[in-house]
Amino acid sequence: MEPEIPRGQANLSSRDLPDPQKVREVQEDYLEKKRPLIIIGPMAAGKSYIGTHFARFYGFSFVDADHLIVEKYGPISEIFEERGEEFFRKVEAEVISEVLTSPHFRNCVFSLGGGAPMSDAVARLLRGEQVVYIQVDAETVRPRIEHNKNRPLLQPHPVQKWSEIFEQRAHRYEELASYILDARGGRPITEMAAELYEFLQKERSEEDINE
Ligand SMILES: Nc1ncnc2c1ncn2[C@@H]1O[C@H](COP(=O)(O)OP(=O)(O)OP(=O)(O)O)[C@@H](O)[C@H]1O
Ligand SMILES: O=C(O)C1=C[C@@H](O)[C@@H](O)[C@H](O)C1
Ligand SMILES: [Mg+2]
Repeated sequence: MEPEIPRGQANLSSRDLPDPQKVREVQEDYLEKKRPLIIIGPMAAGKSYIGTHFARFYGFSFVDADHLIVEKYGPISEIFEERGEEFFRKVEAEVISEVLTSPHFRNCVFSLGGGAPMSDAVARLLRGEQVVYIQVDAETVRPRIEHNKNRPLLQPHPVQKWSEIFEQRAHRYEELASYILDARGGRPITEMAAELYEFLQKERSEEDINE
């Protein structure tokens, strides 16, 4: 399926945006610690939506593994069709490894494809990193996927297939998560971004204590 750039800007007023001083604190921490914030979760959970908005609020760059794959190899649906899922998983793991080991991408919010954490090689790269799992349920994603024809793994019954795949993957998402962000019901982005920010601040103070 083609990675989606989230449509529709969230409707924000200046009151919704974070305090600039706090933004600077979080950025300085990131620049110093040089760790990307990694986002995982099932298809259509809102990884790109939450990741792009969070990155914009706090001044980080946003990197999406699916986008990098498309840039290098062309549309995901064509990769699946012409070269198969195994090939896709191989390039997916390569791209993720490149990002996580490159100094160029250190200060970023990095969203992974829904199936990426299932690879043991990718899971090894994620252990010990700051990983946020975007948790949703079938009812939350239903309107986002029910008429979708482009996601190869969800055909021919998107919601049913989503639920089956989710069941196989939920345990891995939970196991890798340093933070679980409840995104059920399509919560407002400002509320979720603020919650993520709290998590980063808490991580930072715990790391400071342990240093
Ligand atoms: N909390 C939310 N409120 C409103 N719309 C949302 C929310 N979360 C996601 N969406 C919308 O749902 C759709 C899917 O979200 P998004 O593309 O971010 O999911 P994803 O997890 O990145 O999926 P993919 O599997 O394609 O990578 C988008 O159109 C997005 O704008
Ligand atoms: O859940 C999955 O396995 C996938 C999710 C998408 O992000 C893409 O990475 C691809 O369509 C496979
Ligand atoms: Mg996405």
